[in-house]
Amino acid sequence: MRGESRITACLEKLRRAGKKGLITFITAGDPDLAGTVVIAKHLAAAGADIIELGIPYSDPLADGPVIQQASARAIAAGTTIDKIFGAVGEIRQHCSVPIVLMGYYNPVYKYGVGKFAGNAAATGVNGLIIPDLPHEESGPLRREAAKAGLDLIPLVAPTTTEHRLVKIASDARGFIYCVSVTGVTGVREEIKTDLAAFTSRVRRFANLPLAVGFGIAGPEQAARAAVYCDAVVVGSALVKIIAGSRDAGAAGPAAGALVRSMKNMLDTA
Ligand SMILES: O=P(O)(O)OC[C@@H](O)[C@@H](O)c1c[nH]c2ccccc12
Repeated sequence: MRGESRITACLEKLRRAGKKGLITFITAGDPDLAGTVVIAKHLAAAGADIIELGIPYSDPLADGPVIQQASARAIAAGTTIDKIFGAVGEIRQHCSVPIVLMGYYNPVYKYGVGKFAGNAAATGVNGLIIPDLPHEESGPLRREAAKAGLDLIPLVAPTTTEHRLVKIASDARGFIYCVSVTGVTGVREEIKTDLAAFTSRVRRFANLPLAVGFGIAGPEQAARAAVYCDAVVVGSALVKIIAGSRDAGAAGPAAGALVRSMKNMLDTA
């Protein structure tokens, strides 16, 4: 038996307090890894409940242009998996916020699934999101993640069939990431999916917290989505702020301000 994970403890604490969580995504290594450490500290200080760090990849098929470009900048800055683990270790020295790595399977597979899970856990990572790893093929990574004490967090979409939901939910750890749209990451005017129907369908099969992400960029959208779930995810809106900032020293406070405004709205909605 493994103990309660840092992610589970965090979401359980929020639930008991009657609060909704805010999960903040940035691409690791954009503008560079020293910058990622600085920005992550600002996100945590501003109230982010979980920090999701993206491992940059050349073919990020679930990502829209904003995160694609962030990936390209991070790769050009020389970001590697081992250097990301180093940055996670530095963030860990300053804050206890749960950290989730989001990465495509190819780099993880090349690195070595067991070594990846072991090193990730050793540096302070708490969970993994691998968007292009179908549940049917997730066994090897799931076993290594469990051994290392990492939560392998699955994605489900409005189009996920009940047959697959049953299996995905029974193997899920930490939380279930409900993708609000059948599309890629990115800021959207409006989420047209019926989130009430989608999340209640997922809840029929899952006894875990649900996070909703894709297209949530500000306080109002966050509050609207949070009605149906336990936590919301913001990514592209933060990555845009970073891209538009002079450097990480300027990006940190600006990203922190967005997080604070979203967290305030979630706390008062
Ligand atoms: O960027 P958005 O639309 O705010 O969505 C969150 C998202 O950035 C983050 O969770 C994420 C970035 N890349 C991903 C790939 C797959 C799943 C999730 C992600």
